[in-house]
Amino acid sequence: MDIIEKVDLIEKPPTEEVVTREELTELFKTNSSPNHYIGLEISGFLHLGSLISTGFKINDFVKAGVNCKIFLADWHTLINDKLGGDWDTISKVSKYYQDAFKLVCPNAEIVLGSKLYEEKTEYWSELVKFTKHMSIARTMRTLTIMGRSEDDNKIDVAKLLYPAMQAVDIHSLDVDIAHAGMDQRKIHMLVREIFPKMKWKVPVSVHHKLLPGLSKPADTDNSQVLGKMSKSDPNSGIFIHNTDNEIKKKISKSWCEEQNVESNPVLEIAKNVIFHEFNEINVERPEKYGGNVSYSNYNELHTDFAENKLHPGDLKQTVGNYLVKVISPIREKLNLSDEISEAIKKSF
Ligand SMILES: N[C@@H](Cc1ccc(O)cc1)C(=O)O
Repeated sequence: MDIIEKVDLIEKPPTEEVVTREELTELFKTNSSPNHYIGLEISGFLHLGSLISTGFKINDFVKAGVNCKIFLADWHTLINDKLGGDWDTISKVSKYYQDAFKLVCPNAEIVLGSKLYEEKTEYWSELVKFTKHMSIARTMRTLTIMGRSEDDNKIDVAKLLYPAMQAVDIHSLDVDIAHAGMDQRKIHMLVREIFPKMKWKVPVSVHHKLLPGLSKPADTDNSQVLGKMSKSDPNSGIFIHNTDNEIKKKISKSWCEEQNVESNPVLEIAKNVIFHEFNEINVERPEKYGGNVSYSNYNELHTDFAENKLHPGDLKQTVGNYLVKVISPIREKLNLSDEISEAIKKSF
């Protein structure tokens, strides 16, 4: 694969931005197996976004020859009060996360935060040096990376350490490509500002689209904004443990208005998940509704939907069927024990 093909592969959906494409191209010119990392908290049930869409993107990096690491941020989970802030529960659920990512991304390495901090004795001194460059005000504005806002009244001192720790993780893991969802871009922008001052290597950052929730969007200032697929709200998303019927039913009940291509979770799933895995998708429908039709790329499907040549009912049925093909082989190999399931539910 030549460098342009590698960069194109990394840029394809669900990627939303690469900061910058030029830097990524330069990186590949000097290093054919750069180090990638993506980090995540160990919190709720894994879903179509957190495991599958993220995992597929990681696999694009692997195909481009990149050395991929999945960083399970157990300490960040505790700091952010997830899973009741209980270390035993976090350790248990982290096993489930490890099994899941091994299945979807067999060629990526999984690293636990606690392991990194045990092994890298200089982490602590680097963290202190890094925080000398961070004002309290800037730290507060960066709390969105842990899903919190400045006026959250549960901010303790540990939470103020979280953003700096996330930045120092990048340095400690010798990362060339920092990968995350769009909700994490603030910390990567901060890294771009502060790392040069510390003479630390500045990574390229790659941000992917977060899959939206399946429900009707809230109307904000007349523009419809779809919510996030949430780990805690069972109806907002598709979970890996959902049965084939549950998957189809959730898609059939999703928000999907005729011709609406602006805010449409079913189209987003088609674009970011289904077309990522299939080169062609076939819609089966009776002759009287136009007969069967196949699409060999997302744009064709998008255009037909916008022009009302594809009805929401047919789109939903097709996306539901393809999602089952994607999810069921993973669900069948992944064991979500009652113990883990109960531990997660209890923490909501
Ligand atoms: N902030 C990330 C988790 C994370 C933690 C540490 C990292 O180094 C990277 C990512 C999230 O909320 O999903």
